[in-house]
Amino acid sequence: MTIIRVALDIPIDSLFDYIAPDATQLDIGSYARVPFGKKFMIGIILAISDDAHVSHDKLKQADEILRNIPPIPPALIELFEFCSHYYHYPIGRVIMNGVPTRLRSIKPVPQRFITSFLFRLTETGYAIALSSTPGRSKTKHHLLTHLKEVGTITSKEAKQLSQRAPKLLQEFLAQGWVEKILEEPEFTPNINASPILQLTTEQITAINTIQAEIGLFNTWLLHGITGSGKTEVYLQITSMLLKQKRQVLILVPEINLTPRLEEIFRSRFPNTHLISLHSKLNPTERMNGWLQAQRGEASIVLGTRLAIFTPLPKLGLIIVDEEHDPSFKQQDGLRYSARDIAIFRAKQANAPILLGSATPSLESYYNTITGRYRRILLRARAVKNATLPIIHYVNTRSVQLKEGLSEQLLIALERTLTQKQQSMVFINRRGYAPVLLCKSCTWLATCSRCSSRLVVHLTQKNLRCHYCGYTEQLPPACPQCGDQDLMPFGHGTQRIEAALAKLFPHARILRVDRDNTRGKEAWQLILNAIHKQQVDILVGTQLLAKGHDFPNLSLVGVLNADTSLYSMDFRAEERLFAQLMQVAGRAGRAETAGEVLIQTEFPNHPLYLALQHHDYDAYAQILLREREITHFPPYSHQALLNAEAPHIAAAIEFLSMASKLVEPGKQIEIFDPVPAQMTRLKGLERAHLLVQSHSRKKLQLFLSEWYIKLCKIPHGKVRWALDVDPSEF
Ligand SMILES: Nc1ncnc2c1ncn2[C@@H]1O[C@H](COP(=O)(O)OP(=O)(O)OP(=O)(O)O)[C@@H](O)[C@H]1O
Ligand SMILES: [Zn+2]
Repeated sequence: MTIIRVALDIPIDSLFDYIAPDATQLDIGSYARVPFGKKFMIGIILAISDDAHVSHDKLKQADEILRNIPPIPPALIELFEFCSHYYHYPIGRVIMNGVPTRLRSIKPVPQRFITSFLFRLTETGYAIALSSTPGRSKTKHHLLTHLKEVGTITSKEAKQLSQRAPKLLQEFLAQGWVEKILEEPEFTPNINASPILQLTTEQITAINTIQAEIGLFNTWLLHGITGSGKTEVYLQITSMLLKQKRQVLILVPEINLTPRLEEIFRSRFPNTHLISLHSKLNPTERMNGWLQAQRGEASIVLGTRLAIFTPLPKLGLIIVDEEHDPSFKQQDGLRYSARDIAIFRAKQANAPILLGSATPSLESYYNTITGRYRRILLRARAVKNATLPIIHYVNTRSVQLKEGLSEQLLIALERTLTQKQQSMVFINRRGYAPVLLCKSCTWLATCSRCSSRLVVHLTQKNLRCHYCGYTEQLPPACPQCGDQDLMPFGHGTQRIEAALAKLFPHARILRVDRDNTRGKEAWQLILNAIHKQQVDILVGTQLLAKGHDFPNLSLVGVLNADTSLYSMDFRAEERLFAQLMQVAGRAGRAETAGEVLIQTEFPNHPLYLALQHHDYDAYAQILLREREITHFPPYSHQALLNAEAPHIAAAIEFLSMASKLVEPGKQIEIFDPVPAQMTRLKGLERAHLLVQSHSRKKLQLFLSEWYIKLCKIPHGKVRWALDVDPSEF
């Protein structure tokens, strides 16, 4: 009896057996529709066997193997299996996290999506005289003329020709005038499109270094200061691989960074098929992108973290831009790091991988010290005469602030306005004010479902929880004592925007945060406005700090930066440093010199001192020493067991029980369970347990054994999840 072993989107780490008499080894990787419980599901066949792992009377028959959909290639299956082992997550869930929803749906996929066919005129077709098509059939005449001129036509082109054309094509097909052929991947990239710019010597060195080993797996850390022209290096290396007819995968941390990069790559490689994959595509678009990549039609795939799972049979290069960005790590479900998986993938394809950043993650930086990665430095800005901005601090302990803004910053803003340059005020907090406070009884507006305060949004006159989305009307009076004197406390982007509008009535001010950038269109409009100099002052959150190139921006003001210095997370300082270096790096990217004013209570903190000297290495060394002493990554490897329950006690109890399941062995350190920093979230209380080891291998061995036991213990109302290489606590 032939059995197919199928991975399904079920939280059980095993395959499911079905009878499939016609299955062969060729079906591995294929999609199969199988009964599960009372419904049908789509799964992926991972093995064919003669014998089932369950008793024969329980076996069901597979409904259908969907051979019309191209099977998942072996390399991708291997990648999924690696993820399942490494992150200790059920294989079916791993696969279904990567495969587009449309392909996972039991609704059949119309053939026209799966294969792109061309209709080619046959010899019989050529022989048909145009005059023989009756005069009244204009479309027929038209279609035949077109075919005689060009030779082929796609259904899409036919549709553009006339609504009736696709139907006519079917008639032509029946008559043998045309034949259906598989569309050949279009591989005529205009790879000679050269830069208008003259490369800097550093860029040339970087390109030559990588080129010397272009056909080999290597992890290159392209460590180039902000504005050093890393994009140009990406373009040049990409062009080399395109010439070799290989596919290039480019990962960016934020969907907002895709349009601009897409534009740059499209204009450099105008005839190259480029697809952009991110979470805002509709299911059909995403499926199309996936299939085009799998067929090798798409030569450049640009996307956010989920694009790492795209099938790329001719993969020749991976670029991870802003590699330090925490967004590459998924925080729920399969908690993978797209950057780390990208390295596995590059190795698998024996292709180079470029990790680019002005502020590499400490892990990557450390890997260049140990020699696992190779660092290439770009120390100067690319634009001639452009320099890094001058950074000043305003000690907020010794000056009066006006609506959160210091006199120095206001003067600098005024000056920049007069010079007709752009400014940016960075405050990493959206909304109007982070706290609503009753002055008489000290009542604070808090979220009932999360351990968080409700943020005042004055434009919509409501209070919102930024963690769970809970929203309520602004109360007219204090719900506790009835006093009407409720005061918004602290500053958010909306409040700063309002204050600046009052102070600079003639300035054109644009706020940029998550509240007004939903949708790709919104971003495009904002970016256009900035580039066309229709904005004088930008007020924004970290959304603005990442990777954007605004040539006319010469002043950056930073408010409320210190908050991260109090954080419990051992990565908080690393993140703050990177973030400030990135924000500062938006200033003075072209000829006009840039200036950065940071308002802080601790201007002498080592972080701020290193920042002032733009000295990434110095600060990275300080952080590394701390990590070494405290045995934190990169000097150890970690996993976090997260538990959540209606009450914290249950979560802690579960974790205590879990910690005793396996004898940890000498090289594994298990910490006590502790409540998470954000203890309540969306109505559940959360705790976690940290496990670490200096040996990744030892940690993995422990986790494998532990995971099997964890799956077996009764957990009642507790929900748990394992997070390998956690990035947030
Ligand atoms: N060789 C060059 N000559 C002149 N200008 C250049 C050159 N290379 C790049 N540039 C320009 O320098 C600016 C900065 O380049 P790019 O955006 O690639 O920087 P980056 O290294 O990615 O910086 P960041 O990390 O801040 O995003 C761009 O406007 C780009 O057009
Ligand atoms: Zn909440």
